[in-house]
Amino acid sequence: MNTLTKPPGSLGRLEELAITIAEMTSDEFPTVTPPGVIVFAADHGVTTEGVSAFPQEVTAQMVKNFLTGGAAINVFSKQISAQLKIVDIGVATDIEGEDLISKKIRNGTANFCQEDAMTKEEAEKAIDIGFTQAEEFIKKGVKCLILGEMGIGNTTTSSAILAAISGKDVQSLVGFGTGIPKEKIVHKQQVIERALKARKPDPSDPIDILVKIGGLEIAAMAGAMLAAASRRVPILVDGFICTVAALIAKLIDSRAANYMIVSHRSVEPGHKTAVQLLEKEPLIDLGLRLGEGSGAAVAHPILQSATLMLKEMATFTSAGVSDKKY
Ligand SMILES: Cc1cc2ncn([C@H]3O[C@H](COP(=O)(O)O)[C@@H](O)[C@H]3O)c2cc1C
Ligand SMILES: O=C(O)c1cccnc1
Repeated sequence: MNTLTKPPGSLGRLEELAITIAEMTSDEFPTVTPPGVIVFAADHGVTTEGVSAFPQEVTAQMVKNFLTGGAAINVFSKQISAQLKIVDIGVATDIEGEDLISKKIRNGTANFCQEDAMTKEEAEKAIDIGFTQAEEFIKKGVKCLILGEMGIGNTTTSSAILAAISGKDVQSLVGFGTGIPKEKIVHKQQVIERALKARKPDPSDPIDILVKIGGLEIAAMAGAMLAAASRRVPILVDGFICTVAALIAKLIDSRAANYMIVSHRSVEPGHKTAVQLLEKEPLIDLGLRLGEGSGAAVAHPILQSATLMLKEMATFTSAGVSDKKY
């Protein structure tokens, strides 16, 4: 790093990032291209409690939008020349599409205020499907994995999981999600508190958390992250929901966190706690609160800058530039 034609340290966090990616990949001159994006879609039984600004049908409608190329993640994936896979892991209604990977485990989770969200077999199956999807991508040559999600109600699920893991007050973690009105925030908070009281997930047991208060897409994202980590492929973590999935992956195997970079700071208030638990610092803050993997895709060129700098910049010796300081 210090032989390159720049004052040492002058490329700031890009220098750290380049070294981190070299360590992750065990490659002195790593590459993060081509990136691969997998969006897992699933529904959440807890939406019947009125916790989202949008109806459950939007999950399936957005899946169709992903398949026809009109969503934010389509645009940003194209921008960074990423391969994009859309996986139905548990959407409530049946969807068809030539490019859709149908891996539906069940038609959405159960309402975890009333019963467990899913069975242990379903949670493990979701993790396994995520793992396999990521492995297939990596075998095809993907050098940086971006995970995205679509699931109306999943900021409630993610806040519940985060409250269970962190032990923090639900109030400090709950946000507006898709944009619920201010007066509904307390209701969302109470729904989560009620669920935690009724389900009592074991904060040290990631499978128990998923079974009791989880989401199928969150389990699948965690599984995909474990696959990338096991293959030493850097994971570019998206916003709030993805970071909560990253915490589940870390609880399953703490080494997975060594392969994660948090792309951006989400507007969701709980994201700060999630990022702290992951012991990371987001690269950028653009006031994003979308999900789908969109923030990670936007941040990918920063990783590319870091790795290209390492690979392509001249050294003081090769360029005949003096490295002597006064
Ligand atoms: C049109 C639309 C596109 C989206 N893309 C991602 N999300 C995001 O919003 C949802 C979570 O927010 P909540 O918990 O408030 O429902 C998830 O589907 C997430 O991916 C979307 C939401 C909408 C409405
Ligand atoms: O940061 C996110 O992932 C997020 C925030 C709000 C709604 N959907 C996703």
